[in-house]
Amino acid sequence: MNFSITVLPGDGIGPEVVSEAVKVMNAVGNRFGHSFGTTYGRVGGNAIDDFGTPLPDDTVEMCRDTDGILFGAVGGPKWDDPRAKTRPEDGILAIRKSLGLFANLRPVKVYPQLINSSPIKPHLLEGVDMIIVRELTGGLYFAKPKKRWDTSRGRRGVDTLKYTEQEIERIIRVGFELAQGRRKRLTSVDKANVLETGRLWREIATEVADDYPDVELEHVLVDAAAMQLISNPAHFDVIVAENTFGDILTDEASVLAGSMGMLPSASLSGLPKPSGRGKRPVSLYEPIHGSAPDIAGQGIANPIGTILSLASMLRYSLGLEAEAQAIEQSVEGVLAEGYRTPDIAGDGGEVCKTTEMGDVIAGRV
Ligand SMILES: NC(=O)C1=CN([C@@H]2O[C@H](COP(=O)(O)OP(=O)(O)OC[C@H]3O[C@@H](n4cnc5c(N)ncnc54)[C@H](O)[C@@H]3O)[C@@H](O)[C@H]2O)C=CC1
Ligand SMILES: CC(C)CC(=O)C(=O)O
Ligand SMILES: [Mg+2]
Repeated sequence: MNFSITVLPGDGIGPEVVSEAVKVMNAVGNRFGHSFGTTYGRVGGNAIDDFGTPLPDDTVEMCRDTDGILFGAVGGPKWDDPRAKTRPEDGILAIRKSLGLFANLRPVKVYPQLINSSPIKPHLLEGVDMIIVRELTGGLYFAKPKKRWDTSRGRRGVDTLKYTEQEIERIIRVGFELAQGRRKRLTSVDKANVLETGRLWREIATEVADDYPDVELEHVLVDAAAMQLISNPAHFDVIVAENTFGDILTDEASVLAGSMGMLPSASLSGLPKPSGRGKRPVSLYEPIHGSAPDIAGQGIANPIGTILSLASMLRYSLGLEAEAQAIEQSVEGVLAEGYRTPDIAGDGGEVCKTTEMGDVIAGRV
C-alpha cells in the first residue's frame, strides 16, 4: 500500500531521533511491500528563526492532508526569553489543538532487559505495564485568560484551569475503553480535594463508570498518584489525567522504563474504530520527551521512544498491526542483544550511538 507521512523533526534531538524512525519506517516498507512517501515540515524554534513563526502555514497544510504525522520535539534555550512574543512550544500546541488531538496515549512498559537501567528497585518494576491517558487540548495549557501584565503593584500572570463536561467525559471514555481491552482497572487522577475542576472531573468519571461495569474505577489524588507511581507502579493499568497532571506524571513514569527516551506517545482525536474502514482522522505521533538541549548534536539520543511512536502510527492510523508488532519485536530483540544508548546503559550493555540503534532496529524488523 502507499502512504504519505508528514515528518516534523523540530529542534534539538528532534531531527536526530526522527531520522532513525524514518529509517525504520522504510525498512518496514521494504519488508512488507509498502511505500511511505514523506513530506518534511518546519516547526519550533528553527521555524521562528527562518519564518518568524513556530508553525508556518505550509506546515499546517501538510498536517491536514496526510496519513499520519511523525513529530520529534521543539524548544531550546535559544528561544527561552520569557518576554518573547512566541515560543517553539506554541507550534506543537497549535497543531494538537487545531487537529482536535485531545487524547494522548502514553504507554509505560518496563522491558525486563532494562530492569537495571532504572534507579527503582527491580522487584518494584516487575510486571509494570500501564497506559497513561493524558488530556491534551484543555486545562492550563489552553484555557483563557492566559497572560502577563504589569501593574503599579508589580507584575502579574494568570493561567486558567478550565474544563467542560464534554472535554472530561470524552477523555474518561477513552480511558475506560482502553481498560476494557486490558486488565480492566482505570485510575482517574484529579485534585478533587482542592480544585473545582478536580471535583467536576471526579463526578463525571463516576457517572461514566456506569457504562463500563466490567472496569474497576478508582480515584486517586494527583499528589498521592505521583508517590504510588514509584512505590507501587505495577498496580496501575490505565491512568487518565488532565493535561498538566498527565504531562508531569508521564515524565515521572519514564524513570520506571529507564529513560525519557524510551516512552512513545500517540496524540489522537479518539480511539480508532476496530473495523477501521474509510479515511481515518489525522493523528500525531511523538516521543514524550523534549528537545534535550543538554545532549543535542552529540549523536547519543535514544531514538526508541520515537521508533515506538512510529509503531503506534502504523497501528492506529495506517491499520498495519503486523508491521507495528514487527517494530516492537525488533526493539525488544535489540535490547535483549544488549544494545544501549548511554541513557539506558546502566546495566553495562554495549553503548551505541543514535544512528547505530536505528540501524540495528531497522535491520531486524
Ligand atoms: N513535545 C515537545 O516538543 C516537548 C518539548 N519540550 C521542550 O524541550 C526543551 C528541553 O526540555 P527539558 O525540560 O530539558 O526536557 P527534555 O525531555 O528535553 O529532557 C529531559 C532530560 O531527559 C533527557 N532525554 C530526553 N530525551 C532523551 C532521549 N531521547 N535520549 C536520551 N536522553 C533524553 C535529556 O537529556 C534531559 O536530561 C524545552 O524547551 C521544553 O520546552 C519539553 C517536552 C516536550
Ligand atoms: C508543549 C510541550 C512542550 C509540553 C510537554 O512537555 C509535553 O507535551 O510533553
Ligand atoms: Mg512533557
